[in-house]
Amino acid sequence: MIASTETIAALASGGGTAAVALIRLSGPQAEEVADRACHGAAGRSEERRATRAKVRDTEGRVLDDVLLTVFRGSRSFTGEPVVEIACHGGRLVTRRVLERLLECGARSAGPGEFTERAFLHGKLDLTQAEAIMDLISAQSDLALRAAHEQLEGGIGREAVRLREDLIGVVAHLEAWIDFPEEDIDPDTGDLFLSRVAAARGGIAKLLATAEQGRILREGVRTVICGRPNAGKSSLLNLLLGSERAIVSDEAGTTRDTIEETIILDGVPLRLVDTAGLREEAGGIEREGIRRTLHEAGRADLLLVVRDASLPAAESAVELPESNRAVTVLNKSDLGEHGDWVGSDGVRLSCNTGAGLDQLRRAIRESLDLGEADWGEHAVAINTRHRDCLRRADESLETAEVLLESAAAPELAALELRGALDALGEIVGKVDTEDILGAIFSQFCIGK
Ligand SMILES: Nc1nc2c(c(=O)[nH]1)N(C=O)[C@@H](CNc1ccc(C(=O)N[C@@H](CCC(=O)O)C(=O)O)cc1)CN2
Ligand SMILES: Nc1nc2c(ncn2[C@@H]2O[C@H](COP(=O)(O)OP(=O)(O)OP(=O)(O)O)[C@@H](O)[C@H]2O)c(=O)[nH]1
Repeated sequence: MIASTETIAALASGGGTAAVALIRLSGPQAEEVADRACHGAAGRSEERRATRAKVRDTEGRVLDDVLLTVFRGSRSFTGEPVVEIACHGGRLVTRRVLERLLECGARSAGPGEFTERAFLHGKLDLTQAEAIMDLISAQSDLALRAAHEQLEGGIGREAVRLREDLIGVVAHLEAWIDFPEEDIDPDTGDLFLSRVAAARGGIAKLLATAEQGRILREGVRTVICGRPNAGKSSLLNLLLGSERAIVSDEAGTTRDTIEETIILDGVPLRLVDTAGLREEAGGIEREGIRRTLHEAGRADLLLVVRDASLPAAESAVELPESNRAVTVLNKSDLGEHGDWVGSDGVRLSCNTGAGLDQLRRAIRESLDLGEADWGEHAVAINTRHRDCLRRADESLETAEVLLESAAAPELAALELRGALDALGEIVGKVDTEDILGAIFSQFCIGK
């Protein structure tokens, strides 16, 4: 456990104008700082109970009428003294109150610093800290559920369990190395191997959720393509109109294409709008096509729109192979051209909306994300967990080879230790200075 020396302050609620805003102070002097700003109101207030107070400037003039909540000792979100100030939510008022707290001895918190302190004080493991971030940026109910499962410790517990099993194996193996007169009998050798194999099985299970995790966090990258006039924009609008996402802008990610997110049966689809590309007619159309193909090549899902009122040859599209694609036979309200009779594809009319349910089902089926796949436990790892697990698995694979040959048990033990470190990194059990920086810098200030 690491005790922090500085007291940090930041706005915990959103930056816009609101009825109430929450400012948090955390650190050893949280109560002192609040007392200076509120003429002793924090010290007088009962623990964890909202208390009315006035924040005053240096001359004693009232800056705001607030509610204070004091968390003493380590019984707080960060695991250190915390004072929360619920002030009026105007931009200027919150700024003045925060400035006053800085004058009274706090310093501005960096991104994710409150959560980082919660981690450093043992209130959360790293996967739980990451889950808070996922929770805040979740765009679908499924993503929210996965974040909650992770916050409750799902992934962390599994990583710790795997690690503890392996600690047992390493301890046993190293004891044997230290006392070589006691031979590893074949049974013990087999036991080592079976326990390593079991750990690899557990790792494989977690690794299998990486794709789901990516989709939950980033959405299914979906590209709508087709000949000019086939109805691509109409399809985009139809999907957006019926399923507009709650959050369509994500802070901190730069994109070169316009993207909109829709939630389809709980799964976020990031629709990559190639509208900009279509503008480039004439001479530079080739460039537009090249870029569309590039987008299509990176897609998780292609929605290929064809005008089914025309002969098939007039709506042919050249596309990269091996993509998950759903063909949309659009303009079904105009009647289907004979070429399409009996062919696969979802009959849709963007004008009337007929066929939208079938399209939704077809998309879901093509993604292979049926209800069962998400399971009871929506646990899904992120890319950092995936990298740690892959490293752990590589070490275990090498350890297996070494154990099988029984030639160099020391080397096998070394590999097992490598796997322990990689698993420990997931929850933050091993030295993680640079990992912390990478994780918490992605947080917003005040979290
Ligand atoms: N006002 C307020 N609301 C909030 C937060 C907050 O920090 N402040 N949270 C911040 O993200 C979330 C809630 N998370 C929290 C987690 C732990 C503790 C806490 O006081 N833990 C103590 C006591 C445990 C208990 O009483 O159950 C502890 O762990 O010792 C508080 C909030 C969402 N809502
Ligand atoms: N009858 C009918 N017309 C449609 C349907 N969907 C789109 N259209 C019409 O087809 C024309 C082209 O639609 P868009 O959505 O702009 O097609 P697009 O593929 O985005 O076209 P480009 O921007 O040229 O690439 C418009 O006049 C639409 O109103 C449909 O289901 N039925």
